[in-house]
Amino acid sequence: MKKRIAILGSTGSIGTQTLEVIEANPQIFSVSVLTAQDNADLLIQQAIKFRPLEVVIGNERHYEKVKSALSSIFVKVHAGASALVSVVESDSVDIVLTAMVGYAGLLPTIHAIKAGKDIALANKETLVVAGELITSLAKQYKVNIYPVDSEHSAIFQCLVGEAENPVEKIILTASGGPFRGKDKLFLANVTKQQALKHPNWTMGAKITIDSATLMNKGLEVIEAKWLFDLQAGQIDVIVHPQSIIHSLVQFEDGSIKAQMGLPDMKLPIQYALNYPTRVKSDFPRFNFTDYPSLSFEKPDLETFRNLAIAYEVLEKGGNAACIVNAANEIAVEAFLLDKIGFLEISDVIIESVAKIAFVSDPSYSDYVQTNEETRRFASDMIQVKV
Ligand SMILES: NC(=O)C1=CN([C@@H]2O[C@H](COP(=O)(O)OP(=O)(O)OC[C@H]3O[C@@H](n4cnc5c(N)ncnc54)[C@H](OP(=O)(O)O)[C@@H]3O)[C@@H](O)[C@H]2O)C=CC1
Ligand SMILES: CC(=O)[C@@H](O)[C@H](O)COP(=O)(O)O
Ligand SMILES: [Mn+2]
Repeated sequence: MKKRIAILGSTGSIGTQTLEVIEANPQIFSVSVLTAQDNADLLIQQAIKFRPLEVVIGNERHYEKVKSALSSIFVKVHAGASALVSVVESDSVDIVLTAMVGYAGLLPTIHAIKAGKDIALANKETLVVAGELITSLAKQYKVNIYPVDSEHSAIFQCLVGEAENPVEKIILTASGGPFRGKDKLFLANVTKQQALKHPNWTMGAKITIDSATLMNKGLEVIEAKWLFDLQAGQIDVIVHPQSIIHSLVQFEDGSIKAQMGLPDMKLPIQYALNYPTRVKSDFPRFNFTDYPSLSFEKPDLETFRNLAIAYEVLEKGGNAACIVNAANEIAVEAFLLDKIGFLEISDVIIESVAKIAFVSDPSYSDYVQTNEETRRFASDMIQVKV
């Protein structure tokens, strides 16, 4: 039986690479659902090529265009955020790949879990915002969450066969982003064009800026806590500029296992979709002599404050990481619109954590409220600066 996949965010970097994996393996995978937010043209092309049963265009203004373009093929067309939560519940879906960006991933993921669907999780913000809720729902509904994020896929691959062996710690690798080694004086004047030049990966704009501020690594520390049930003190970060070692696990006997390969998201995507079986691929192979030295450095937490903030809110718990996520989303959007400078991204987050009410044991509606309040607060703060 083929695995029937719903791709939430099929028009993005992860979404399009997922379709490449599916196209290369038609005997293993099929597409049931595709969703996009604004890119109606690409969604239409994808639907004509992959023939899903249902598509969702998030922005309702594009509904008529998508509907009429797909009228001659058998595909149901929906629009709006509410349709995202119903399509994931379909009987024709086995696994939901969450490849949309940001807080918008949370509610569809909750619905997918409650409908008993396994999750291939790229949308790290879901676990950052509500890791406790998501992991307890996954246990309750007996669904698996397979990591897509490259570092977490690496950890997951290192843990295979180690169920009896407690983890001493994990080591997440960070590229260091385009501004590795730079000081605050330099960072004060960097442009979005500079920040969008990731040294090793081609990704969507939001995660690329997060990589440049090290917020991405902070979000990944929180994501790892929930995926692998770890304490903050068991999660280290090491800067590894070549992005060849994707992450490492250290066991109680001191042994360290690493997962390596050229930077290519198709491998973790494919591993998550077909776990536990590896799929033969023609992805370019890593050659050791092309990389005579792999190097490692300590992250600079004073200059790149977002990573330090992530550790702080991980210790704090409750809705603190939800506040950080919302403030970061607003601040990154403002940076991309040239409304604030690079260093002000951290200022907006720090101020938001200080001002938004802390809730120690949040429910889903507390997360919704925290997200809304923080977005308002952060937007107002940015407005005053402009
Ligand atoms: N790219 C990568 O290599 C990696 C990404 N990730 C994570 O995967 C997720 C996706 O990243 P990436 O693919 O780079 O992002 P992109 O910006 O490339 O793609 C985002 C996708 O989400 C859709 N989308 C945007 N806003 C909304 C919304 N409000 N509701 C529903 N869908 C929406 C977009 O639709 P449209 O284009 O039609 O507007 C698009 O399909 C992020 O959480 C990221 O952190 C994790 C590891 C690696
Ligand atoms: C591909 C992937 O998983 C990204 O999250 C990547 O890791 C970003 O790189 P850095 O955050 O390490 O710069
Ligand atoms: Mn990653």
